[in-house]
Amino acid sequence: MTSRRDIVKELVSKCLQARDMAYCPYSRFPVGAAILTADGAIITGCNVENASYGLTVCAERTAIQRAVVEGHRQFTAIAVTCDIKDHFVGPCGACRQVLMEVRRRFYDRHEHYAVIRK
Ligand SMILES: O=c1ccn([C@H]2C[C@H](O)[C@@H](CO)O2)c(=O)[nH]1
Ligand SMILES: [Zn+2]
Repeated sequence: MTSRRDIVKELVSKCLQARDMAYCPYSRFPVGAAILTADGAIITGCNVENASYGLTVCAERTAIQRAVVEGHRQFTAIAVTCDIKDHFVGPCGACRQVLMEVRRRFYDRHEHYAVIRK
């Protein structure tokens, strides 16, 4: 059986890989996100910017949108990474709003909602 620790390691590792895929020529601030679904899948996202900055989609929302397309609606954890060594990155207001909509597992079940530094 895979331990909780191994699952978190895998989540962080995939989150970092996703961060490397960020399209962020305007901010040069790559962000990665990895969501653990209730059935154990990991779905990742990165920020995808646009010259019209308001059209930029954050890593967290990219991951949630991908997950939904792939049939996942129940999530147990999320990891988020940026490349600032000494600071945590927290989801922006738009992402928090979207995360609230899928909050059942994150909050009601007292599962993890993690913002990590790596
Ligand atoms: O939690 C966060 C914070 C910021 N960004 C992105 C949006 C934008 O592309 C860049 C700078 O804000 O970082 C994310 O993807 N997630
Ligand atoms: Zn955001």
